[in-house]
Amino acid sequence: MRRFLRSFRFAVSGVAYTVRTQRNMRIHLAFAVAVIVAATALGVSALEGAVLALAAASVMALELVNTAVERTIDRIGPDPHPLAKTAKDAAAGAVLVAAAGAALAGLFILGPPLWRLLFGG
Ligand SMILES: Nc1ncnc2c1ncn2[C@@H]1O[C@H](COP(=O)(O)OP(=O)(O)OP(=O)(O)O)[C@@H](O)[C@H]1O
Repeated sequence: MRRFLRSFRFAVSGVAYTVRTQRNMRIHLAFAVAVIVAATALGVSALEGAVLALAAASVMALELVNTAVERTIDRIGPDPHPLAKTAKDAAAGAVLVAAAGAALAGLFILGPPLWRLLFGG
């Protein structure tokens, strides 16, 4: 149990570091909070809420991995290298793909009830 708590503390510190240092992570977090508020206010189903939660968590999880890749490359060496560029760009691309999927999920799930709320029908 003590080992589990220790690992949990390290993991939380990784999340805290990423929130503190990565502006994009703070943006993802703000979006996640906005989506939770909107989903609750619009009364989406449990399944829709679960899809939104998974989508938001995936984006933030990949931002954590992106930060890990960036820091690892910087630790290996600050000199410009095509492989370093490929690794960093691919990690950033993973975040982009997840964010695009999350935006689509949000649009499909929150779009119709939001439209009805704003424009009736
Ligand atoms: N060692 C390197 N060799 C070649 N290209 C690099 C290298 N480091 C970074 N780059 C290029 O510069 C871009 C920005 O890298 P950088 O490390 O500044 O990312 P960032 O998202 O600004 O991260 P952070 O500011 O959190 O460190 C990378 O996506 C990559 O295209």
